[in-house]
Amino acid sequence: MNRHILSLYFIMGSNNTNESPVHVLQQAIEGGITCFQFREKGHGALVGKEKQQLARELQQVCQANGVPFFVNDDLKLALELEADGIHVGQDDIPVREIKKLAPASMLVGVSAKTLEEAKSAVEDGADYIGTGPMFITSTKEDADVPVGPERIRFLREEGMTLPIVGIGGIDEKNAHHVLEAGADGIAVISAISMSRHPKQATSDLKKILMENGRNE
Ligand SMILES: Cc1ncc(COP(=O)(O)OP(=O)(O)O)c(N)n1
Ligand SMILES: Cc1ncsc1CCOP(=O)(O)O
Ligand SMILES: [Mg+2]
Repeated sequence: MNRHILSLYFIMGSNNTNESPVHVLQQAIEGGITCFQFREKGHGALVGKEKQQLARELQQVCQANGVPFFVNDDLKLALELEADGIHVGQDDIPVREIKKLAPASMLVGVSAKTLEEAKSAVEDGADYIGTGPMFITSTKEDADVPVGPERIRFLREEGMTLPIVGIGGIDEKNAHHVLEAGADGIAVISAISMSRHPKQATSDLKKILMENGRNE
């Protein structure tokens, strides 16, 4: 996997925006996101056919623009849609199980905040890790206490070479700390999805990536 696809990683579900998710995703793509994760969970989240339908619509927008489409948590949905990737956490379906059931081409990301979890991710064949929360976030209902960009610096110092995406409370003001600590990319929800101008918000983040040498 080319780690540059992770540099501006946008995540969204229907309850992360007051606008049409399709419109927000289109704007984010115009602004320059490099990949997208469909994360339909939390208060008021769609389920069943409605969830699947929205996933399909968002996937089509991604496909039309050459943006990799990831599914959060839901392996069944990822397989049905032949998604480009799936992201799971420590309490979700294990990476090893996914590797048995999914096509080899499906990228697998896993949340890892300790060195042990990161090493397991490598052993299990994960393509990247998501580390966070970097900062305080109100988007994830069950978010842990922030670990800060220092955690990414620590993982790098300990020799972790797997691509790392920082997540949680990242915005245009603090994104540079995450990149300076050694992240390949930043994963954001509200900084784009709740912005009044999602395209501009994305361009602003893109500029910070460029300033920090993540310009491919
Ligand atoms: C890129 C990325 N990193 C981390 C997460 C968080 O996953 P998880 O810990 O399973 O929490 P939920 O998102 O499922 O609530 C993520 N989704 N994406
Ligand atoms: C899914 C997730 N995992 C850790 S923090 C978080 C929420 C990120 O949302 P935001 O970018 O709005 O803080
Ligand atoms: Mg999860």
